[in-house]
Formats: sequence, structure tokens, C-alpha cells
Amino acid sequence: MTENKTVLLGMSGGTDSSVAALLLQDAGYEVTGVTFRFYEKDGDTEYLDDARDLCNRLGIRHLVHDVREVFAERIISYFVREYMAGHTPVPCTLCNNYLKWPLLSQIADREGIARFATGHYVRRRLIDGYWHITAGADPDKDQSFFLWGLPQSILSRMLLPMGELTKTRVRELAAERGFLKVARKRDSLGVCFCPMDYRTFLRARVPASEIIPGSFYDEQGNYLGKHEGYPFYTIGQRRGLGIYLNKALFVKEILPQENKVIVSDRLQSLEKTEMYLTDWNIVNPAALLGCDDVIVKIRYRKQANRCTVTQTNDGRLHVLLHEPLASIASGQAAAFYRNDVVLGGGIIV
Ligand SMILES: Nc1ncnc2c1ncn2[C@@H]1O[C@H](COP(=O)(O)OP(=O)(O)OP(=O)(O)O)[C@@H](O)[C@H]1O
Repeated sequence: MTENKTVLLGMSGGTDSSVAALLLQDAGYEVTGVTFRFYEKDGDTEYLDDARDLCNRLGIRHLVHDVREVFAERIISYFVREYMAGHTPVPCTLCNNYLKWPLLSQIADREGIARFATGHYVRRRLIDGYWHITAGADPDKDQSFFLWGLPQSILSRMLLPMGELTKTRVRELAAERGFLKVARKRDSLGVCFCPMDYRTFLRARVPASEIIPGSFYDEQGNYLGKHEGYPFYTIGQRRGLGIYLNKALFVKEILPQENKVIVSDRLQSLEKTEMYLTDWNIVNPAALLGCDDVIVKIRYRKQANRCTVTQTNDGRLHVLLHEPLASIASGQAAAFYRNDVVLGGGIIV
């Protein structure tokens, strides 16, 4: 049987998905581009024009799919709600696992397209009959941490043209082929709808009466000073507390009901040896549950802890950490790895 070489590519108008279009065409695929309207800062739709122009140049059909309302509720409102609950949200993880990839799959089905693709810097590998996400070849761009929640129905159909490449090479490819605007686009930083300083974003979206000054206390309950409102602090935060003692302080606990933030001068006191996850996904239970060679990451970079994962009677995952880990915050994601292979993940409660 000949392979059905049709693919639906998520096109953000950025460098990676544009080069992905070129590479998929080179590989003989009939590419259809789709641009999701997730969020438009100040009504800026240049990204739509860029994606459309590229498709025109490449002779690719281009679709636009407006999901601004869904994105506003499932991602932006969730983001605000989580901070208001004293948690640390993970909007990119949720968007990838619950919106972007499922939408690609649904639209591909609707359009009769066999595969779907993005410009993510990840690869995939079939292990013991299960498709797994694995880290991208460029360690500085690897996005595997965000893709632990995808089911086999999606993993088995995805194409990942960026997986073997470095970002430098991707820019070179765009320039070599004469796509200079594509080659020079800036990398997107942080959360797409929120400036690096999420406080300004919260202030603009939450009634002033809901974020009010409160107090910092130490672990013994001693008052240390005023804070600007508990949603502005995250577990493990050290900078920007506005308490001037001649020692470093870390946010240990956030108590939304009392608008209190508890700080400690010992990072060790923020350490934990276990955590629980909800909304989890496991690729192959036999390769994760009870195994003692699993790595858990709760941060995109510079952290990897050995752990043992088991399922609890009430349907959560229990993660026993082999060495203590500091600054575990509710709402954050935890992703499980064996070497470069993503085994699953979940949301910390
Ligand atoms: N608005 C969108 N519509 C369709 N696909 C999208 C959209 N935004 C992102 N994607 C897809 O998801 C991939 C990863 O997006 P992300 O924003 O994490 O990375 P990026 O490095 O900014 O990618 P790019 O350089 O392609 O913009 C993109 O390469 C693209 O394939």
C-alpha cells in the first residue's frame, strides 16, 4: 500500500513552523497549513498574514481556525484563576496537550489529512509498541517537557521535522532558501499572551479589590513586612519580595484565604520528598509505575530528580523523590523521563 503523504501543519507565522513547511514539502508531503487564532495582542494579526504569505509562496493550502474564545476560557482564565488560588499555572503545557494537538487532530480528520505536524523541537520513538515523545536534538530548544499529555492516537500520527535540527541550522535553512523574514524572526519568549512580568497582566484582569496588600510571616509566625497581594508570589521565589534583611528569603507557602505569604531563610525547609499529581497521563504503565530509574522534572531547565511513581486508591499519582526537591508548587507540571524519553506527567496538587 502506498503511504498517504498528506499532512496538516500548525503554522504560527514564526521561523520554526515556516521551516517545517519547507522540510515537509522537501520530504514529498502534500502540506496544508492551519493557523489558530489563539490570542491577538492589541488586535495584531501580522502572524496570520505571514503564515498566509508563506503558504502562497510554497503553493500550500492555508486554513485559519478561530479559537480565541476557547483559548480565553481554557488557558487565559485558567491562568488567572490559578494565580488567584495561590498556585503556579502551566498554560503552555495545557495549550499543547488539550488544545493545539487535539485541534490539529480534529481538523486533519475533518479534512481527510493523514498526519499532522508542528515546529516543536522534539522527536518521537516507538518503544515496546508505544509511541513516546523524546527530547529534540537541540538541548537549548528541547520542548519535550511540555508534551507529556498526548494520547497514542495523536503520537502515532505526528510528524516532527524540527526534531533533529538546531535552531541555528533552522535559521540557516530559511536564509539559504531565500526566506529572509522567516530567518530573522525573533524567538517567542515565555507565555504568548502574558508579558514576562505576570503581575501587570493580573492587575489588568482582576478587580483591584481582589488583590490587596497583605503580610509576610516567617515560619514561626513572626510578622516580617507587607506584601502587594498573595497572587504576586510563587513558591520558591527569592527576588522581588521587598523584605530587606541581610539574608536571602524564599517563599515557602501561600495562604490565599488569609492573604498571607510565609517565607523562610532556609531553602532546605522548602524541600519535600513526595508529591501527588492529578490530570496525569502515562504512556506505558509498565515502563513507569514502580520503576526506580525514572527521572521527574518540574522545571523546564536545570533540574532532574530520581523518583518512584505509584498510583493511589483515589486515582492520583504518588511521586516518591529519591532525594529532596525544593520549591514544589501546586499547579505546576511534573514530567517523567527515562533518559531522553518522556514517560508521562501530571499536574502537582
Ligand atoms: N497560532 C498557531 N497556529 C498554529 N500552530 C501554532 C500556533 N502557535 C504555535 N503553533 C505550532 O506549535 C509549534 C510550537 O509553538 P511555540 O509557540 O511553542 O514555538 P515557536 O518556537 O514560537 O514556533 P514558531 O517559530 O513556529 O512560531 C509551532 O512551531 C507551530 O507548529
